[in-house]
Parts: sequence; C-alpha cells; structure tokens
Amino acid sequence: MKLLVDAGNTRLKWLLVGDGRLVGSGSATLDADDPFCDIRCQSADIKRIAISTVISEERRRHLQMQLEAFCCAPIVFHWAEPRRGGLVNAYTETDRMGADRWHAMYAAWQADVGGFAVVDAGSAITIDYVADSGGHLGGYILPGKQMMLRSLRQDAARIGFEVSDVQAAEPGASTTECVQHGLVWLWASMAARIEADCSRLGLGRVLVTGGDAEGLIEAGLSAHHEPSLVLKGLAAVDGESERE
Ligand SMILES: Nc1ncnc2c1ncn2[C@@H]1O[C@H](COP(=O)(O)OP(=O)(O)O)[C@@H](O)[C@H]1O
Ligand SMILES: CC(C)(COP(=O)(O)O)[C@@H](O)C(=O)NCCC(=O)O
Ligand SMILES: [K+]
Repeated sequence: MKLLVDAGNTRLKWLLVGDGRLVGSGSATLDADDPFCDIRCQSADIKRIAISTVISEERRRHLQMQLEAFCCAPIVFHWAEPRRGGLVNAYTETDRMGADRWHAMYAAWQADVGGFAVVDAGSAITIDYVADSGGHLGGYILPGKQMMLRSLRQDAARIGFEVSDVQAAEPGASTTECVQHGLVWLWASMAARIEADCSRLGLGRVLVTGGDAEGLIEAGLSAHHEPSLVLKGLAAVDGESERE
C-alpha cells in the first residue's frame, strides 16, 4: 500500500491506497501528536509514502520524523515542477510555487480535456488558470477565511464578532454581520470574477478544493467540488516517478 499526504498550513490530509483502490483517508491538524493513529495497524503494509507539502522546513522535518516513527517505508517529497505531461508551469522559479498548487493543477489537467481554473480554499486561497494547451496562465494568492478573521481580531481594536456560518451578503447592521456578511460578499465577488475570467479566457471547467470549498460554493462559486484534488495529483506524479 501507499500513503499519500497533503500537508497544508492548517491541516494534514491523507489517503491510503492499495492495488489502485482507496483503503483509507483522514485528516488531522498539523500539530496533532499522532496524525496517523487511525492506520497504525496497517503501517507494516505501507511500502511507500509520498508527500505534497507547503509547510515550513522545521515542520517538514517534524512530519518526516513522525512518519519515520510510524512506518519504515521510504518517504518521497514531490514539489512543483516546470512541466509534466503537457502541463507547463507559468513560474520561471518553479521551486517557489506551492506543491499543492502544482499537484491540484496536474490532477485537473489529467482528469479531462480543456482549459480550467483550480481554486484551493485553504489557509490561503489560491486560484490558478490553465489554458486548453496545458499552459499555466498564472494565478492568485489571497488570505483564507481564518486568516482574514484572525487579522480583523488582532489588528483592529474595536472589532469584536461572533463566529457564524451565515451565508448572507446583505449590508450588515452589527459588527458581527458586517464581518460575516463581508466575507460572503467578498467570496461572492471573487466567484463572479472567476466566472468572468473563465469566460474571457475560454476555460470550460472550474474545480474547487480545500477546507472552505463548500463555503465558496454556497457564496456562489459554480465549480466541481474535488476534496482530494491535491492528493489525486500527488498520486499521479508519484506513480509516474515510481515507473521512471
Ligand atoms: N476541521 C477543520 N479544521 C480546520 N479548518 C477547517 C476544518 N474544516 C474546514 N476548515 C476550514 O478550512 C480552512 C483550511 O483548509 P485546508 O484545506 O485544511 O487548509 P490547508 O490546505 O492550508 O491546510 C480553514 O480556513 C477553515 O476555515
Ligand atoms: C499559497 C499557499 C500557502 C497555499 O497553501 P495552503 O493554504 O494550502 O496552506 C501555498 O501554495 C504556498 O506556500 N505557496 C508558495 C508561494 C507560491 O505558490 O507562489
Ligand atoms: K491546500
């Protein structure tokens, strides 16, 4: 079996695959003591561990130590690349791109023909546009939901608000409404802009992933929800690497 790990800045997500089928999946906060405890009994059957990560080098080393204690399988890290299978990165310095963006794009590129947009609503929100030729047109990096709410709390003295999952975008009549509706209003505006960009650029598909994907969809983003997009791209890259 193979353990696939997507370690973002908030959560670690993983898939356990064997003979081409899904054996298990899970997630844990990055600072969890034992993130793979649910599959400890299967660790002896894991023959390879592949990782896509954007965390700090210190946290990456800690994750590697946790995995080495969990299982003796070889651990392979996969990073963003200049090109793969017809997908061409717009970055000239591809080692600066988050591996999650590259793996999500590669999964979308492999899944179907035609240009597409990938939105990953995680700690940060990333948006990437890829033409039907496979040329990455570039993308955007925006603060994620918790990042935005935290900055309002920390950087503004008089903004106190309750957390709620309200989906209204009408003008607010309290601090909580102004903050919560403001987030939905911003996401609805972003959704409309992505739709306009895709129409202008001729991108026929929008795929969304990440912990806040459902919130974005509720705010109006028309997209295919692909919760494991990064892990699917990682699986494809690692499979190709194994066969090289
Ligand atoms: N169980 C959860 N724990 C933490 N954040 C969550 C959870 N479920 C949804 N979220 C939302 O998802 C975002 C994190 O998304 P995620 O894709 O896990 O991030 P990353 O890939 O950066 O680790 C947070 O901003 C939060 O709003
Ligand atoms: C933008 C990101 C932090 C998003 O990661 P996440 O929100 O999943 O933790 C990650 O893709 C990253 O660290 N990128 C490096 C900078 C770049 O892609 O240009
Ligand atoms: K992510």
